[in-house]
Amino acid sequence: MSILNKHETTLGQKQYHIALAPGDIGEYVLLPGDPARSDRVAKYLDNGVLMANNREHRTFTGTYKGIKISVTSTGMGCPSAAIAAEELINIGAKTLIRIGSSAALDPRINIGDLMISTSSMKNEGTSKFYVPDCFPAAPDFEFTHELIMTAKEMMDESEQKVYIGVSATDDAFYGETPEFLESLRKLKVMNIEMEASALYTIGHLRDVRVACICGCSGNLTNSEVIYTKKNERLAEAWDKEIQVVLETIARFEEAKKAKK
Ligand SMILES: O=P(O)(O)O[C@H]1O[C@H](CO)[C@@H](O)[C@H]1O
Ligand SMILES: O=c1cc[nH]c(=O)[nH]1
Repeated sequence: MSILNKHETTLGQKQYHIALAPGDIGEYVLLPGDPARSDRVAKYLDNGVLMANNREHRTFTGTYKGIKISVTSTGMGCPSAAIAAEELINIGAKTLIRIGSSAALDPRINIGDLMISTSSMKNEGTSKFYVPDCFPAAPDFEFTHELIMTAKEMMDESEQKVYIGVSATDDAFYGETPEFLESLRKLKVMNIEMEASALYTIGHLRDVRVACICGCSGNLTNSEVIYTKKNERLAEAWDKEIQVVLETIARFEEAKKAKK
């Protein structure tokens, strides 16, 4: 009997789910949940080329200010986000930035505002395969710091505001009862989404930077949600978060070069 070691078998190969091989992506990869948001990112890249489109994972690679950057959609929830992260790291990704949408639990936050996560509650099952329940899920400090500074500067004159705080990563969008949401609000959780904590966990274990910025899709404390029509303010937030992340990458690279 020879039990398979998945990591040893897949490292550096063409990957099973994302359908990408080494060389297909840049070291920086933006991670939206929705495959359609990959196309939105591609519009901001120079020479963005569709590299693969398999299951929920749609990938473009291009450049921004001369830096090779990719975008791969994760699909919804931690299981598929974890697969995308593991496979991207297998072929050379070094910094993964989730560009999401998320519901706010802080009453001050409005649809279209941006929320940057400083850590995330692991209300999900995927991280349990990797770390004990008491292990923290936190993004890369240095990249997140640059992300916060860049977002604040770029959004200074904007109607949309930038908020920074603890997020929660949940497994069940419709399992979030009013009682459960109230328990999170009491803990001063800023926002809820469905992928960040597993991405932070994998990033930590595989020595890869992970960060997360989300546009506010609705506020669950005052029932200001838009489920039945196009959410224009959320779409504006996606454009803003993409621009902020690309500029953060450019500044982060500059800072790295200056240190050398
Ligand atoms: O818009 P995305 O990035 O998918 O993010 C949020 O939207 C989905 C739920 O509606 C979940 O994936 C959640 O994390
Ligand atoms: O985006 C999200 C994720 C979880 N729950 C929500 O209400 N919205």
